[in-house]
Amino acid sequence: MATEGNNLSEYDKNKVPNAKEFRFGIVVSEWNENITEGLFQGAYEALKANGVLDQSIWRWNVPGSFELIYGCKKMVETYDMLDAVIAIGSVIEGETKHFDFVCQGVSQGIKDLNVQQDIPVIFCVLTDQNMQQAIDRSGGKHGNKGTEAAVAAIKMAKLRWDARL
Ligand SMILES: Nc1c(NC[C@H](O)[C@H](O)[C@H](O)CO)[nH]c(=O)[nH]c1=O
Ligand SMILES: CC(=O)[C@@H](O)COP(=O)(O)O
Repeated sequence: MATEGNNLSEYDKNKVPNAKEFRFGIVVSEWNENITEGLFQGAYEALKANGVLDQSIWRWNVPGSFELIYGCKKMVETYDMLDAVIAIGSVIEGETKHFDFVCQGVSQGIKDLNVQQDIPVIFCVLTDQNMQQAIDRSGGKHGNKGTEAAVAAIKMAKLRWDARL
């Protein structure tokens, strides 16, 4: 299993540019908020640890992961100075196929935003079979995917900045 044996919170700080000049949006789903709040904390702390200022981070909440698509689209349209956006959600499998449709819809929708808009949108959506898997990946034994997403956001913001000329 990809995460097994790795820790989502571990990264080489020497390979992460200082992000003091960058501005980030974070859109957080309220479904499974015990998980998404942990992901948010991981992302927020990693952004700060790499130089991002408090006043350079904007947060919006949406009801569920499916609404991350519209929430991220609208945030990019509203704040034209953002360098990257992080979409945070936790989808946990239930009894029906709804899990499959939500996961597929959100992943495709976030992918579409990366194609249609010019701001990187980072996919920080856990898609777990049960709550324990989600706990393990939002600050538990496998680390915090929010940390991983923040590092990705910084690196993509730098890539976009370097490619601007
Ligand atoms: N079951 C989960 C959902 N379901 C709700 C959808 O995301 C969406 O809000 C609804 O279908 C209305 O459009 N959302 C999650 O984020 N996580 C789940 O486990
Ligand atoms: C991902 C979902 O929407 C899922 O948690 C809903 O649960 P169920 O499939 O039992 O209705």
